[in-house]
Amino acid sequence: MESRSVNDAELARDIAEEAGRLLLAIRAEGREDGKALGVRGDHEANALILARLAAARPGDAILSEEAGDDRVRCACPRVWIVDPLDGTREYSEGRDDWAVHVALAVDRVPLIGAVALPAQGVTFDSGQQFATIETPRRPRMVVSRTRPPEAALTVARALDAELIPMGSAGAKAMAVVDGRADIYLHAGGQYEWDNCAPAAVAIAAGLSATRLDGAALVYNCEDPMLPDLLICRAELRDVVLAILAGT
Ligand SMILES: Nc1ncnc2c1ncn2[C@@H]1O[C@H](COP(=O)(O)O)[C@@H](OP(=O)(O)O)[C@H]1O
Ligand SMILES: [Mg+2]
Repeated sequence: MESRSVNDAELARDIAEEAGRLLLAIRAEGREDGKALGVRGDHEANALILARLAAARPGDAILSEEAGDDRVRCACPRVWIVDPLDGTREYSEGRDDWAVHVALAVDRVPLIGAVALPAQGVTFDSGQQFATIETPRRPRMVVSRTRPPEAALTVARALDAELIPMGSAGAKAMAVVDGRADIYLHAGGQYEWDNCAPAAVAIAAGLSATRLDGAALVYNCEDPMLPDLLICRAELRDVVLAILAGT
C-alpha cells in the first residue's frame, strides 16, 4: 500500500513548488537563454515531477506535456495531469508570468490541482482557503499576450471589459482566482495539461470553469486536446456564455 502521509492537494503543491525552485535555479545559472533555456527547464522540471509522483503515488497514471503518452492512463480512474512549465516562452524571456501545473483528475473530473507561480513567489492549490472578492463594475479580462482569440475580443467589446495581456494559462487563471482579473477566456487550441490544474484551483475557489459552450471540462480523454475554456467569476458566467452563443 502506498504512503498517503500527505493528501493529494498537499502533494501537488509540494511537487509544483519544488519544480518551481528548480526552474528558478536553472534560469539563475545563466548557462542557456532563449529556446534552449525553455527546453532545459521543460525537461528537468518534467523529470523531477514524474519521479516525485511515481514515488508518492505509484498506483496512479500520469499525463505530462513533456512525456510520452501510451494511453494506458485512459483506463485509470486517477490520472495526474502535469505541465512542468506552462508559459515556456515567458520563462525564456525572463518574465514572471509562467507556472508549474500539477493536477489530479479522478474519473475525468479536475478534482485536485496546484499552480505554482515561482517567479511571483506564490502557489495556489485546491485544498486552500480562498478570500471572498468583490466583483468590480468594469470587468477585467486576461488574454494570451501572444495570441488573444477573437472570441475574447468580442466578449471584451460587449462588456466594455479591460483587456490584460498575460502569458501562461496558469498565470491567467490564478489572476482570476486572486482577484486581479474577472475573466479568462481562451480559444483556438490548448491541451489538458495547460488547463487541468488551473481549472481545479478555480473550481475550488468557487469560480466557474467550463468550455465556451458552457459544457463541463472533462479530462483524461483519449485525445488530450482541450482547445477552449472560460474561467470567470460565477456571476459573470451566464452573460459571457450568452455573448458567445450569439456570435
Ligand atoms: N492555439 C494553441 N494551440 C496549442 N496550444 C496553445 C494555443 N494557445 C495557447 N496554447 C498553450 O497554452 C499555454 C498558454 O498560452 P498563452 O500564454 O498564449 O495563453 C501555453 O502552454 P506552454 O507554454 O506549456 O506551451 C501554450 O502553448
Ligand atoms: Mg502549457
